[in-house]
Amino acid sequence: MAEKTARNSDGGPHPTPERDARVILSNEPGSFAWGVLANRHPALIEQVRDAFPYGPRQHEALDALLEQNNNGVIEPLAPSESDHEQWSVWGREFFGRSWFDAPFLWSESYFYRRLLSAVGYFGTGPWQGVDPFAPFKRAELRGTAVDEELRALDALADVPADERATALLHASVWGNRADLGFRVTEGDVTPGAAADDLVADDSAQLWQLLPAGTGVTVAVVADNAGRELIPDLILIDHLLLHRHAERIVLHVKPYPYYVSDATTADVVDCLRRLAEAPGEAGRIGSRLWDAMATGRLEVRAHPFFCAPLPYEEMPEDLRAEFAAATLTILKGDLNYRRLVGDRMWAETTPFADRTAYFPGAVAALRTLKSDVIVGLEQKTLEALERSGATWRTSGTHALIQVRGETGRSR
Ligand SMILES: O=P(O)(O)OC[C@H]1O[C@](O)(CO)[C@@H](O)[C@@H]1O
Repeated sequence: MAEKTARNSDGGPHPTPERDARVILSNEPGSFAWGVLANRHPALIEQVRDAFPYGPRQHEALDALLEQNNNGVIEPLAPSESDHEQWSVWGREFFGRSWFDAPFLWSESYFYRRLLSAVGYFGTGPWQGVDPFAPFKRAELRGTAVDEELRALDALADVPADERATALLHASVWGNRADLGFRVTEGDVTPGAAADDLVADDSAQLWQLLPAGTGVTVAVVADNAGRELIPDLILIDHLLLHRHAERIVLHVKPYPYYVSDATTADVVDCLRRLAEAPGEAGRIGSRLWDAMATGRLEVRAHPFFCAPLPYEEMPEDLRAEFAAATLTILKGDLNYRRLVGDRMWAETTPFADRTAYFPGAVAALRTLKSDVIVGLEQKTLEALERSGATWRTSGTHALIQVRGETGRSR
């Protein structure tokens, strides 16, 4: 069924004003969030089931999760799970309710946590640590599309540094379209689109925050592995090579999440893919490999990256990490939802206001794949609405939004 933009509870076409922006739930049939739970989650369970020779225990657990997602209520984790206590706190208000009645951000996050339990990822048996999404990630990384994208770097090697910087920034933004969770129901989408499809573009401000030769630290909060992480790593190499940053901390997920989200194992696979490639891609790969060895590039996997919470509720240690960076770059749709809050904000709500709590300067690089959006100019919003396109959720549009240390007026 076609997914449409979620509407206000009164059925009106526009989101509510900021003062009472409602939390996105999944209980409105036909809404985008409803479609994710009703269509995407069941399809994903079947894809995972078919991708491994699981035994009866996993099949039964997947059946139970499917039934609960579709018709049942949210149940707590088994007391034997090591994070049972943590999720009891996070889920206190939601256990016993339909998955569709919990906040969309919470129920999606918990779905992935439960899927990992179902396949024995956290157990003590032979399936411990086996990433249920690995076959999909691996197939994408080995695909010919990646070969072509890597070959295209040869043509970029000799262009002036500022043009190269823009091209690499855009590749990182549009790389976010290559998201395997999104493809479960949306089909294949090829990254790479026109600058016209950027609904907001603060890239000039991003580069102003990172002048060459300043020796600063940048935090990059990764999103998907494979065709998104490769351009992210290439951008990271550019930042290090041209000394827009002296050190980069790449934050990844501590365990498999939202299908293709990057873990440390995915970083290793992508670095290897780059390092083994011919030409410029191979040179980038070996520079990054060296940067890992010297600590100029460091990977972290904080547990909060798999929490069902907005960044406004981040723990102190992560807050201190971001505060110490000159700029934190957040990749992707889910990070955006967590950054600004998963609510139906008025679209012209200033990005600087929604991110004022964030410790230090922050940039969001995202293709639009869910209803949340802030920071649009009124005229941009009107043009998008006039176009009749499903611009909020189809991944055809993207944004680069930046808030400097002191915030901005827009
Ligand atoms: O990989 P990304 O860009 O974070 O996108 C994940 C998005 O996919 C969805 O799970 C469904 O589109 C969204 O809910 C989520 O925001």
